[in-house]
Amino acid sequence: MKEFIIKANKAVTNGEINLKDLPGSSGRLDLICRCVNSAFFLSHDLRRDTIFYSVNYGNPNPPVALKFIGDELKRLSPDERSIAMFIQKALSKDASEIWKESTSGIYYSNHEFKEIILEKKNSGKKIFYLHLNGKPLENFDFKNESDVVFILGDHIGLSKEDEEFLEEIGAEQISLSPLELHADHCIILVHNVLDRLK
Ligand SMILES: C[S@@+](CC[C@H](N)C(=O)[O-])C[C@H]1O[C@@H](n2cnc3c(N)ncnc32)[C@H](O)[C@@H]1O
Repeated sequence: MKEFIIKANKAVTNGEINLKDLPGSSGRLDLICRCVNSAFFLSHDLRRDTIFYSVNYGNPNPPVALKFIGDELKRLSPDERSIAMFIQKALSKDASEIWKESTSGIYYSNHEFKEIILEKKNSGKKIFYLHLNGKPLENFDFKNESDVVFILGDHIGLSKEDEEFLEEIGAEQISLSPLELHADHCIILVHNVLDRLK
């Protein structure tokens, strides 16, 4: 299983989303929609072995965590607007401690970013933090890793406190390129490396 967890610092946390203004009033929800696209969509198929989380910290009710489970997704199309409409449905409901399903394969809760990561760590999963200045990807061998979790920042990136937390729990930093990339492109690059091991 491959999991991606992104902290969406400004992404909206209720259903009042202007679908014509995902980058502006929705707090860069466009970026999250593109990450969902990169996490799951193949040509005429979906990646069933992938889970994607966006933990939204924008107004008015942060945090709201969204979980997309590849094996359960139905009716989702690859375009940003369609993905945003499914996100809007999930964000229109009241998030609580318990993960609830909004539409097939899309869940919501009020779990914190760090809480979700810690839960993965405690269940024995290997955590990697994608960072421009990490160790080059070529230094890692994923052949024997069946359950991997990749942490990403959004356009703002992670705070110092988040980075210290990741260091404390032993997350290794991986650099995918000497250039700073968009988060959705990072997801594609990670998938490509893991696809080649199959
Ligand atoms: C647009 S970048 C973030 C830029 C932000 N200003 C910062 O300083 O973190 C979005 C995310 O993509 C990932 N990323 C970008 N370039 C990367 C690279 N070359 N290697 C690994 N991860 C990268 C990081 O997780 C980053 O937080």
